Amino acid sequence: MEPSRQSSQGMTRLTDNQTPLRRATWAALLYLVVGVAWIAFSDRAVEAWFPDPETLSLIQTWKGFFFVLATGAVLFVVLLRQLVKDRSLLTLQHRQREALRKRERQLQVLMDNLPGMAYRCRFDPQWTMLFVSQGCVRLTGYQPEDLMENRLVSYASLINPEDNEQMVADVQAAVASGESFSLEYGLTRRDGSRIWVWERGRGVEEENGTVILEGIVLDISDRKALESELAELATRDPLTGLYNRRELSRVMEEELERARRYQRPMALLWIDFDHFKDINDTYGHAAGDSVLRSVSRLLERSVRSVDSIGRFGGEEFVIVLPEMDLEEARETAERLRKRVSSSAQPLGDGQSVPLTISVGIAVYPDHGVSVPALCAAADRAMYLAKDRGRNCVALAHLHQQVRKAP
Ligand SMILES: Nc1nc2c(ncn2[C@@H]2O[C@H](COP(=O)(O)OP(=O)(O)OP(=O)(O)O)[C@@H](O)[C@H]2O)c(=O)[nH]1
Repeated sequence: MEPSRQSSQGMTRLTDNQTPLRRATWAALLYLVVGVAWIAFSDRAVEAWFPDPETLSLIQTWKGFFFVLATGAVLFVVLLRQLVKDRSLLTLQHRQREALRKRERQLQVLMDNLPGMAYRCRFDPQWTMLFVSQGCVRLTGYQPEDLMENRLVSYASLINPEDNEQMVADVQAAVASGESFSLEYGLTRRDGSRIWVWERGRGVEEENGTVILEGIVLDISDRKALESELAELATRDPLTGLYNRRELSRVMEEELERARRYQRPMALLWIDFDHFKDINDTYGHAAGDSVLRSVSRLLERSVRSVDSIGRFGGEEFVIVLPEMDLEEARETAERLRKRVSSSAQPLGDGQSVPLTISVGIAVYPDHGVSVPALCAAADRAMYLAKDRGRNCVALAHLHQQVRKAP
């Protein structure tokens, strides 16, 4: 298939080049034949028709004029046709060039005003840029010439190394299936600041078979910040910054699953402030908030990094202690109780008040094997501590199954 197409293309080119020469040759030959025929036959004809030498000479002269006039008219028509054709071709070319220039200008304006950077790059380890739009300056801090052909830096060196491997895999898959790709990754700008970008592109096959990537890169740092802010809002208690009830419940399920899988213990501490209402009533709600914040920080500082702490509501806090048995949990709870009772809590106006806490303890699997059962057991234990006079630690009762066991 391919060679025959090539040869037919070659023939077309050959025919195109030969046409003007052939046409000119044909025209010259025709002129020659007509001229010779005219000279040969017209002379004989007029000699036969006008035997008188004087008339013959006059006719010969007019015949010469007629020939010049006729050939001049033909030449005029042919030249006029050709010139008109050339002129309309030139006008067409001019119009096409203008349209092309206009489109280039429009494209340039579009490129320069894109919210990000348009690019054309090789699919190689450097992501070698062949073209980048002016938006490159806003996005990366580099001039387009700095990035093109890796003159100053390669685009790959700006990409967060942890993201690069996934990016290559995603682009490879998209190119193989002929689809466009979307990527999100971190980028380091020229001034060292880090931004998040979103890229959408597509692989384009060149005439020589190599794949070139074309697309656009946008700065999505604001969106990312908003997303993490929203995630923070969805998982954190706004007053204390601790996990909220929903997030801590999720953490509890996760930790309980891990405890079950590895057959390890897990403890829950249920903490409630003692006579907190008195603080609110005496010093005001804002002072109560200040105490809530200060005790939260104290509790946070007093547990391990693997432990999770959340505010379950009001002045109730829950701490998840993975891999902690009953005895260790009791020691931790005692330590927390003592810390809170031994330090005065600031009210936010320079004053401070003493505060105590009551703590209930429930341990997996002794006091329950599900999150609701453990929570209920720890909550009941906390009320037991309240009943015992507050500022103390109480253990949950052994759960039904354990109690029934011989
Ligand atoms: N300042 C402040 N107070 C809160 C907040 N949430 C709940 N409270 C208050 O916490 C108090 C809880 O009071 P109670 O349930 O009677 O308990 P208590 O006074 O601590 O008494 P015991 O728990 O029995 O020792 C109420 O006065 C609530 O208004 C909060 O976000 N900020």
